[in-house]
Amino acid sequence: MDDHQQPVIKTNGPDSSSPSFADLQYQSGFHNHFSSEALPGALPYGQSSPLLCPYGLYAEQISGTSFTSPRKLNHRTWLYRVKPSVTHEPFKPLEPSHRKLVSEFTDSNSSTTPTQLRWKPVDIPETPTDFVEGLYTVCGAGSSFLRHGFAIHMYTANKSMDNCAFCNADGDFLIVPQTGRLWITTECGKLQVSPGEIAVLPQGFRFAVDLPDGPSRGYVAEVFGTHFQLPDLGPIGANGLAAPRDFLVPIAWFEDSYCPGYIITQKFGGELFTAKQEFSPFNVVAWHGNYAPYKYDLTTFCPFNTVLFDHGDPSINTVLTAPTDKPGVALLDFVIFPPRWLVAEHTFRPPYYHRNCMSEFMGLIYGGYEAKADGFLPGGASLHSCMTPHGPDTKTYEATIARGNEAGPSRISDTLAFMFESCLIPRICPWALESPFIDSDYYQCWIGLRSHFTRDGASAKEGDIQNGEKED
Ligand SMILES: O=C(O)Cc1cc(O)ccc1O
Ligand SMILES: [Fe+2]
Repeated sequence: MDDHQQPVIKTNGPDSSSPSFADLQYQSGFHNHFSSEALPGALPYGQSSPLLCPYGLYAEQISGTSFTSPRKLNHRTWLYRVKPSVTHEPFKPLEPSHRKLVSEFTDSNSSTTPTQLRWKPVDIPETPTDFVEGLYTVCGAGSSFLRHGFAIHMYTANKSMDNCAFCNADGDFLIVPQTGRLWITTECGKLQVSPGEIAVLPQGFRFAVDLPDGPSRGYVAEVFGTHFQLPDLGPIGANGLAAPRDFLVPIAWFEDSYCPGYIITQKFGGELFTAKQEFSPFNVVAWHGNYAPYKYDLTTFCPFNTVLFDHGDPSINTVLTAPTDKPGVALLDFVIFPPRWLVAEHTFRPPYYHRNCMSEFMGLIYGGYEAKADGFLPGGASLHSCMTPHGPDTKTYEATIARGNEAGPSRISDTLAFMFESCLIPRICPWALESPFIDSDYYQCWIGLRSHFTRDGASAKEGDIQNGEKED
């Protein structure tokens, strides 16, 4: 993690009339101490909280960790804004009838099953639905109130947020768009996030999502009580996997506009509250600090893999990890399965059959997944909870064996799958279990796996697999 002061203050002229997301500039680095100003001299010099700030701005701090967190874990940012965030009417609960968000998983709002679960991609809604309206929780564990847990949400949306912003008081969002770009305006500036990229919106930041391509669908992992970090690299050394410089943070951008009836929707304990104000919350003219939204392009990930034999554990492809207090035990790992070469000799190359004390939620951004010949589709999802057996489907197993030991190097191309993996056991929301998109035949993909056991120890022959016969 870089921990140095950015020597250069990044500037961006205000352009409220035509914010161009396509040619945005960013600051680079992971959890760096960034500085950015949209007007020259807007950032106070030499102190964070002067009696009078440049341009008559208000100074406001956002703390992402306790004041007394150790320095290397301490995250906070100073925002210099036209009006402070507090200038709004009281929060009122939003009608709960249509809400499908959960942040404290109990037996009254979710249930548990060890069964392998899979969902087909959910249709984009026909009625106008923005990012917040289209967000629903699939599963999770723990509690935002107790600052320990996670939630996995998915969204389908077809319209930009209008005269409103969202703020999540419960945890950090890691957003994985699967289709349709997101133009995310945040208090720190703007992010363009395309499918194949991810964005992290840390707890407490206000943001609004525009959909330049119309329909969008994607996945969101939320963590309570901790933040995403880069994984340690151990024996890999100083380079590889996600590089700190490929994490991109916005530069300051503001609008100083009168917006009657502007709504801030705050997620607090999984419930939504709204408050009215008369101005845009994107009124931060300058900011400095190490607590900020960021994005990351998954194609910049440098994968490592087996170069001789056997199948490495998927942790080798960890992009970001939200830790627990136990070393090596993640509250939530974000792992990807990117395009890469497979070269292992005399090795079963697809994922092995396994049971894991961690729980695995998977999604697919594009292409196919190496362990499933059919049924796991872009925009779909699967959940294999703690100790639930899973692995390649019958077709994948048979095709792999039929290819045999002579398989040379092969490139897995045009695919991007990912996994959210947690040490906590997820409870599943009723609407996800009862969804018309659930694949109730999922178990069938393994039912055809036949015994190839031969008492004399002879290995299966290609013909056995292809014609369905077995020699005894
Ligand atoms: O279950 C899965 O498909 C994810 C996964 C991939 C892999 O290569 C090894 C283990 C694992 O859980
Ligand atoms: Fe797995």
